[in-house]
Amino acid sequence: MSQVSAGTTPHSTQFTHENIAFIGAGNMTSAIIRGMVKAGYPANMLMATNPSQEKLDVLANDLGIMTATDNAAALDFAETIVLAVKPQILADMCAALPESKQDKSYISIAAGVSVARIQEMLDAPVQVVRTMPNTPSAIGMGMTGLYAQNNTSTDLRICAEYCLKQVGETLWVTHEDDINTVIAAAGSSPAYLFMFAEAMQTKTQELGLTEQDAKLLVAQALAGAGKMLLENPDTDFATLRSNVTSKGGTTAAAIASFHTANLADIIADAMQAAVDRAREMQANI
Ligand SMILES: NC(=O)C1=CN([C@@H]2O[C@H](COP(=O)(O)OP(=O)(O)OC[C@H]3O[C@@H](n4cnc5c(N)ncnc54)[C@H](OP(=O)(O)O)[C@@H]3O)[C@@H](O)[C@H]2O)C=CC1
Ligand SMILES: O=C(O)[C@@H]1CCC=N1
Repeated sequence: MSQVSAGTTPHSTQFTHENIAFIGAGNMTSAIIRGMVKAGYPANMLMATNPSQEKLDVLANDLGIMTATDNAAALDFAETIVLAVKPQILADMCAALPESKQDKSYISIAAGVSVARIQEMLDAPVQVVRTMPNTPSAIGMGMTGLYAQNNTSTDLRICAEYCLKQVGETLWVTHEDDINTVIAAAGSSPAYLFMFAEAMQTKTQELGLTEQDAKLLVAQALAGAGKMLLENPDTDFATLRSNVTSKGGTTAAAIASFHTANLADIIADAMQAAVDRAREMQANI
């Protein structure tokens, strides 16, 4: 056991390394485990289970973590289990776990599955921290929302926060429904920006530049703008926009076009659709 600092956390500054097992070795598990190992988490204290061997081999070869195709091995290995399969298969996966599942603590990354529903799936009032990470976690730029019921242990809260802090920023929310807002604002939102990027790339190419040049222009502009948002926390987003917008200039013309198309309403509707879908999943899964 080694003691490490968990950085700034509302709960504690200390986290003691423990065995942690991830069930489901897909994109998000890979991102989180890579971040943890890179930050110094002992690889032999991490396990991933997955039905197909290929993804496990990549993680084992790259990182030296423990792997298994049988989810029961996760329960033998760790007291803390990360639920990282698709929401639609979570119930069947939990049902197939051995009885020791009722004695474990859980960190869920599944969208649209409530703490109460996870407890129902595991057939016991287990401790659960519900989280919502995003894919930029893969490059250490993730944003994760976390929620736990009041009776959740400090140890589990610290563990969940520690794991997710290795791949980016974390934010605790007070109400479980706020996790659905996190989905709309941060979990799903990288896809909105990739869509924006796709549209910009297409138009740049229509205007005559090559695909390679268009991708560079758009990616660097979006990355630079993102970095400015982060590096100017005391500046309103609107001010950053207005700093680009010369009176009567080119940006003003583009912004006016966005206003005419009601871009803000389009974005609000899309975010509401994500929240509505999360709530719908929560009601049906
Ligand atoms: N992608 C994203 O941006 C985000 C996703 N999430 C949540 O993360 C979770 C995982 O998503 P993501 O990583 O993208 O999905 P992936 O499809 O990449 O990963 C899911 C993994 O689960 C494996 N799996 C399937 N059945 C089982 C089983 N019975 N036991 C163990 N593993 C199984 C799959 O294996 P195989 O492919 O071999 O069948 C796959 O590797 C989801 O619940 C999602 O809601 C949360 C935030 C963001
Ligand atoms: O689309 C989804 O359901 C998941 C949750 C957030 C991002 N991807």
